[in-house]
Amino acid sequence: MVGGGSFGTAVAILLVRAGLRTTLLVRSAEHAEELRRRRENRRYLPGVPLPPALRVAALAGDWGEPLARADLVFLAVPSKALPTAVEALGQRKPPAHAGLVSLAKGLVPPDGRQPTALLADRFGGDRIACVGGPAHAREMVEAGAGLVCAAWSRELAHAVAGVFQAAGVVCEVSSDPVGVELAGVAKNAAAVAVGATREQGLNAAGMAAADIFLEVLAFAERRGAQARTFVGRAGTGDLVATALAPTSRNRTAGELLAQGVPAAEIPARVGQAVEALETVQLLAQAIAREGLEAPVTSALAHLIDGSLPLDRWVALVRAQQPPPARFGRPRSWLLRMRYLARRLRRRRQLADGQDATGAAPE
Ligand SMILES: NC(=O)C1=CN([C@@H]2O[C@H](COP(=O)(O)OP(=O)(O)OC[C@H]3O[C@@H](n4cnc5c(N)ncnc54)[C@H](OP(=O)(O)O)[C@@H]3O)[C@@H](O)[C@H]2O)C=CC1
Ligand SMILES: O=C(CO)COP(=O)(O)O
Repeated sequence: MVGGGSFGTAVAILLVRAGLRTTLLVRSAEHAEELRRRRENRRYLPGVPLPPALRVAALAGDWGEPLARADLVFLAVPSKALPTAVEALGQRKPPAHAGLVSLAKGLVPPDGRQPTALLADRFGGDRIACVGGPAHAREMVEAGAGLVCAAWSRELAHAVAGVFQAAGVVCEVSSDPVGVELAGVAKNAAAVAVGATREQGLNAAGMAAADIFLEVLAFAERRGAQARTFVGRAGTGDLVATALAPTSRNRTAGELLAQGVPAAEIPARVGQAVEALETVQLLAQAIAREGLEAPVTSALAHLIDGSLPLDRWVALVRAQQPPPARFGRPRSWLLRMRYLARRLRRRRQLADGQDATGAAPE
């Protein structure tokens, strides 16, 4: 497990519970030493004992030996730290059979790539997976979570999900890594929007969250994602869990923005990764490059960078009028055949003097 924050520590505990020999790699030698001595990650997951079998090492030190024997490598660092972590991993050459699993819910600077795309380019797509879904670290180790593991390889997706299931945590298997990752990105953006808007009105907060989801979904579909993923646990499930959580870093960041705290000061106040603060800018730029309209995501980026005042953000959210539905003949072959059959039946009924329900008119 690369990354000794709240989520890396929590997932490492689950891996031990699943019976895997696990090493938690934290950034500094001092942090590694402290975790070994206290058997608790006081900074990121206080009060949760580290299982005796969990080994701890420093990323700055020698981890060639545990890596050489690894079947799975999990990455639990914030997205902006992924290029450094991936570089360190690449230099140490993970075994060719090892699966690499990203746990991040953000986009990678400078161009907003998805973490799985970064990993796939470096190590090959067949060995890459990602995990999403509602999974607050503490609740996950104490009571469970709704994980979703996605990969291009069926075997890898099942293998990773099987590990979590063996640890007693449900984990859905998905073939849509692009969708799972972007649903996590959408929910973090929506959580910031909800936090920034809730004091101004809950209807507006709901409108902002829904519009961001639709804008990111349109972008995700361009990249091949499935809409179902956004409706499931990785999307709306995680959004509800995050928007309601008193501990959510992203929603808290939105609340602080609404109080006038500049984005640059928020990470220090929150004390942990706030993915959406950087990711929303990258997301808005990536959507624009794709030639898609995303007025609410783009306005959120401006709210975060301080160029859009809160009252104008709320006014913009409240004024959004979604485009009307298209009424027309169904396009798919099967639906079209059904449509024509229905019309034919109706014509015959009318010719026979019956109404559409089959009953003869009075
Ligand atoms: N916490 C949660 O409930 C969940 C989090 N996630 C996702 O997991 C990812 C990690 O978040 P989380 O664990 O919560 O974040 P935290 O802020 O709790 O921890 C971040 C960790 O990453 C380390 N880190 C930062 N930069 C680097 C780097 N360049 N190299 C190595 N390590 C680095 C930090 O080390 P240091 O202490 O030395 O700074 C710290 O251990 C995020 O994408 C988040 O969205 C997903 C689901 C749930
Ligand atoms: O992703 C999470 C729960 O699923 C955690 O959300 P926050 O990063 O907002 O705390």
